[in-house]
Amino acid sequence: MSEFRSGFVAFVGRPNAGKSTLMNALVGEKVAIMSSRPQTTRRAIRGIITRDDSQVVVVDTPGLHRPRTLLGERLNDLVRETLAEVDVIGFCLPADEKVGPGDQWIARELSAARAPVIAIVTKVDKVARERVAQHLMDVQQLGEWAEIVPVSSIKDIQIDTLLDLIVGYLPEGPALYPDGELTDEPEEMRIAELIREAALEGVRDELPHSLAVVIEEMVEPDSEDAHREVLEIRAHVFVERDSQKGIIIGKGGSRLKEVGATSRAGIERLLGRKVFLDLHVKVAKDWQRDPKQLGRLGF
Ligand SMILES: Nc1nc2c(ncn2[C@@H]2O[C@H](COP(=O)(O)OP(=O)(O)OP(=O)(O)O)[C@@H](O)[C@H]2O)c(=O)[nH]1
Repeated sequence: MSEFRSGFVAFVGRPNAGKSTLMNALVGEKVAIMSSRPQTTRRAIRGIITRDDSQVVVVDTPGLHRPRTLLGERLNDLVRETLAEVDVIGFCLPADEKVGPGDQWIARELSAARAPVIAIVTKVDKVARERVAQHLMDVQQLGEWAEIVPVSSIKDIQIDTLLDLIVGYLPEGPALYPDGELTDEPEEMRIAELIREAALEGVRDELPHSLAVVIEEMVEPDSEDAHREVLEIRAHVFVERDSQKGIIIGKGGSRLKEVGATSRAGIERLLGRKVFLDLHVKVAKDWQRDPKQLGRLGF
């Protein structure tokens, strides 16, 4: 029998390449935020897949893209740091979009990577066979890849094959995390993501990137008052402009109420207990460009 293997894999690709969806297909639980809008994933999020022969720790990185704002530069630093630490890199290239300058830029970045790179052609269910074949050839021209594999995360095509390939490139070694642990993402961050996702629901066109959520405090009930068992969470939703504040809050606060109800339900599911959620919407002007604000918001 071959030795147990374990290690880290990270997925890169331009925004909207299907990284989050792929990670969820591999890990089998929703840990990253998904959206049809680019750049919603701002954190390295890990999911853990434990099999009889291996343990794969999945690190979901933000969309690697050419920096335009300070936030962009920080994201790219984060991506480079992440890539230097992993055993395998998966480069996602969506089959329904032509290989473009963005992909070429990422390919150049990856040529310096120590880890083997698996080129993953995503979303193959969206296009005809001939298009997939053409895309595979274009991807082959793009750089030196350890493997090229076409997949569909939504139709579950070749996801297991991809996992086998990833495992093949991991070093021999024992499991890195206890079995059954799906993510080591700090709870607070996952709570903030649930709120962010609820706040963006239905208004992504109006405020695609200009939203950040900070958990101000989480207050346990007094021990004397323990029968309440309700965890109080206070969170700030930051937007860039007054007009955006209005969008989040809605007429007479109606939308904010919905955002609160939706995210509270998600948080209660996550924590398995009752939660009181207090949301405040605040304007932090141009937070994407201001280093001080970025630090405060956890970037
Ligand atoms: N049909 C189809 N759609 C997919 C597939 N994978 C992802 N998508 C869709 O493509 C869009 C983007 O997918 P994400 O997983 O959010 O992409 P991402 O690379 O994580 O995006 P960023 O967070 O912006 O970097 C979503 O609307 C997904 O539903 C797939 O295999 N098939």
